[in-house]
Formats: sequence, C-alpha cells, structure tokens
Amino acid sequence: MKNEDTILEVRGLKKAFKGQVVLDGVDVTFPRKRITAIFGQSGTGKSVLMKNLIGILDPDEGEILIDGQDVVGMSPDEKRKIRRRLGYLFQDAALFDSMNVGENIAFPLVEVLNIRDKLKIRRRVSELLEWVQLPGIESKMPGELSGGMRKRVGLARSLASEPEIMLFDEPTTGLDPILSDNVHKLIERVNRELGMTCIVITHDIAGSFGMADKIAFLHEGRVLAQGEPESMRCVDHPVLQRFFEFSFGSEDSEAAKGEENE
Ligand SMILES: Nc1ncnc2c1ncn2[C@@H]1O[C@H](COP(=O)(O)OP(=O)(O)OP(=O)(O)O)[C@@H](O)[C@H]1O
Repeated sequence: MKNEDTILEVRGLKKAFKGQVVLDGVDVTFPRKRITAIFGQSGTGKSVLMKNLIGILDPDEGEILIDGQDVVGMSPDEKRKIRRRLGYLFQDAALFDSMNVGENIAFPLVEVLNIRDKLKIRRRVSELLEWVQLPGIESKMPGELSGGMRKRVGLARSLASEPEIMLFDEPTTGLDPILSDNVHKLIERVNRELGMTCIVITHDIAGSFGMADKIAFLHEGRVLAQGEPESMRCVDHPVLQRFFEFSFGSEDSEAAKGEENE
C-alpha cells in the first residue's frame, strides 16, 4: 500500500506446537483505520496468528509492534494495558451463556472501562444494541438467539470496550450469503463510522474483496503476498490462483493475469 500508516506490524513471527511448525516467520503490516483481510487454506495458521495478536498465545520468535512498540517482551501489566487497544470477535461470538444479552454487553463496561453508574451502563448497552440493529433485546438469553444475532451481540460486547483495532475470526463461517453480506456491511460500519482498524480472518475471498483495503495471503506459515485486493489477482502462485478460480471463476482470474501481462 502506498504511504501506509501502520498501526500494527508483525515481524518474523514463529509458533510451533510440539515440533509442528505452524507460523514460520510471518511478516505483515496492518494499515491504520483500514480493513485488512487475512485469508488462506484451512489449517494454515490464521487463528494461531490471531491468537498471538490478542495475546492468548505467545510466539516462539518474532515481534508484534503496536504503534512501533513490541508487545512480545513487555511485562504482563504493560501487555494488558496495550492489548486493551484490541478487541476481537470469535467465530462463535463466545457469549457468556449464563448471562443475558444486557449483562454480556455490560461486562466489559464494568470490567475494562470501570464504569459503575448503573444508569450509564444501561444507556450504553442500549446504544450498542441499537448500533448492531438489535434494539431492546437486553433480557434475552444467548441460547434464544440465532447465529447471526449472537454474532451481532458479540460485536456489541467487543465494541463496548472501545478498542482501536478490531479482529474478526472467520466472521461469516456458517452463515448464509445474505447474512454474510450483512456481517461484511457491519465490519465496514465499524471501520467507517467508528474509525476502527479492522483485521478479518476469512476463507471468504469473494466477500472480503469488496470490503478490504488490503489483503494478506497466508500459506504454509508465511505471508506469501500482501497488498491491495486487485494487486493480489496478479500474484503468480498456484494456490492463490486456485482460490481466485473457485471464488470468481477461471475466466476472471485468467483475464486479470492477461491484463497484467499486457
Ligand atoms: N493450541 C494448539 N495446540 C496444538 N496445535 C494447535 C493449537 N492451535 C492450533 N494448532 C494447530 O495449528 C494448525 C493451524 O491451526 P489454525 O486453527 O490456526 O488454522 P486456520 O488457518 O485458522 O484453519 P481454519 O481456516 O480451518 O480455521 C493446525 O494444524 C492446528 O491443529
């Protein structure tokens, strides 16, 4: 990306489990206030990368720089503080099943932002539910919600702590095309209306193409290519080309290559 203003950078990130190398030197940058999609085949380490970014896993080697500050070597206290700048939405939304929707969203307001005023909490929960277009469902239990609703409540909860960077782990997996499109529109709103940097881990290359400002392709533990979506079509790699063929049809992918060769 030309003149990229980087908020988050990963350098030489390595992670293995019992000798099985999953991340083998990942280098990738994430532009501030933009949407970056990371895609790659199943099992290629996308979720492991995300877990390293949010601090659920520690890398074996490498750096994770937030505004130039390496998180990896920080004390637990410093890590906690800097990682508050990150929010995330897991595939299953990970709601607390024993709490109702309102309590789920109030949780980070109390625990992260330390808000104690009950009226203020109620108002903010209601605003967040309106923002995800689910007004007035505070008293519903997670078990009563559809998959798409759970995802939106999960998003409202993540947004409650006002992160600067939002990570989405396969947000459209298991959703039909209409709901997937709704989720993409919601991610665009998070980016445009709230000004958050968004990182989206996905298999859905066709869906993410329209939404992302940047795409990074993870393959065999490394980022094989990264750049603006259109530039990715011209990367001459068989796996990447196969992704394009399946997602857009072979003619489209061949045409893009042809244009590049002219
Ligand atoms: N905690 C863990 N312990 C051991 N192995 C793990 C652990 N987490 C992930 N792995 C392994 O790392 C590899 C990559 O997994 P990961 O979930 O990151 O893939 P992915 O690219 O997100 O796949 P998918 O698109 O199917 O979700 C897999 O072989 C997985 O078994």
